[in-house]
Amino acid sequence: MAEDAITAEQMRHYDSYTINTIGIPSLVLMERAALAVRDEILNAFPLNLQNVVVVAGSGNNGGDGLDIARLLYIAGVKVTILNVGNLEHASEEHKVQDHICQYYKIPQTTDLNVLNDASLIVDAIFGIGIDRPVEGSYADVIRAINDRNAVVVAVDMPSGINTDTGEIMGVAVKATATVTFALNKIGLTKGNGEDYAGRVVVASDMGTYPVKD
Ligand SMILES: NC(=O)C1=CN([C@@H]2O[C@H](COP(=O)(O)OP(=O)(O)OC[C@H]3O[C@@H](n4cnc5c(N)ncnc54)[C@H](O)[C@@H]3O)[C@@H](O)[C@H]2O)[C@@H](O)CC1
Ligand SMILES: [K+]
Repeated sequence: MAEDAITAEQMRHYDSYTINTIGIPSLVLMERAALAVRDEILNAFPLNLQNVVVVAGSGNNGGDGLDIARLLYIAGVKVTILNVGNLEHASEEHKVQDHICQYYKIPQTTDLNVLNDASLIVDAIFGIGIDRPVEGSYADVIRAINDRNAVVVAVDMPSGINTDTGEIMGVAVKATATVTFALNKIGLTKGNGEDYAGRVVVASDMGTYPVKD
C-alpha cells in the first residue's frame, strides 16, 4: 500500500541498521532476497522456465541476480547470466556471488544476443542504488530486454525507475512482476513506476522487523 512505501534513503538506513546494529550479515539478507525472487519465479511462471536469462549489473542488485541464477540452476532450470556491469567496480557481495556461480559453471556472457531466445528475463541491473540517468550500453540492454516477448521479473525495482518518484530515468525495464524487498518503494506505487513494475510482490520476510529509527 502506498502509505507503507518508503524511499531509497530509508531503505538504505534500514539495511544499514539491520547489518551494522542488529548484526545480520549483508550476504544473509541477499540470500533471503534471492530466495524470495526464486520462489516468485518458480510459483508464478512455471510455464516460462525453458531458458532463463539473468541480466546482472555490478552492484548488489546484480549480486542478487547472481544469487537468483544459482538458486534457479540448483532447482534444475536452464539459466544464463548476462553481465552488463563494470566488474572492476563490483561490490564485495557481487564478487562472492560471482565466485559461487563460477564454481557451478553457470554460463556467463556479455553478448546481448543471449536475450533472443529467453523465455524469462530477470532484471538485476539497478535497484535502489540508481542515482543518475541511464545511458550508453545500459540503455541498450534495457531496450533489448523490452524488445523481447519474454516474461520479465524485476529484482527490487525495474531498472531505470526512480525509487522515490516512479519517474523513468531515461529508459526503464518494463516488468511483468517486481519483487521488492522488506518494504514497498514509493517509486513502485505511482507515476510510470506503477505501470513499469507490473505486479508488485513485497518480500516482507527478510528475517528482521522493519526498523523505524
Ligand atoms: N545488504 C544490502 O544492502 C542489500 C541490498 N540488496 C540489493 O542491493 C540493491 C542496492 O545495491 P547497490 O547499492 O549496490 O546499488 P545498485 O545495485 O542498485 O546499483 C549499483 C551501482 O550502479 C551505479 N549506478 C547508479 N545509477 C547508474 C546509472 N544510471 N548508470 C550506471 N551506473 C549507475 C551506482 O554506482 C550504484 O551503486 C537493492 O536494490 C537490492 O536489490 C539486497 O541484496 C538486500 C540486502
Ligand atoms: K532491477
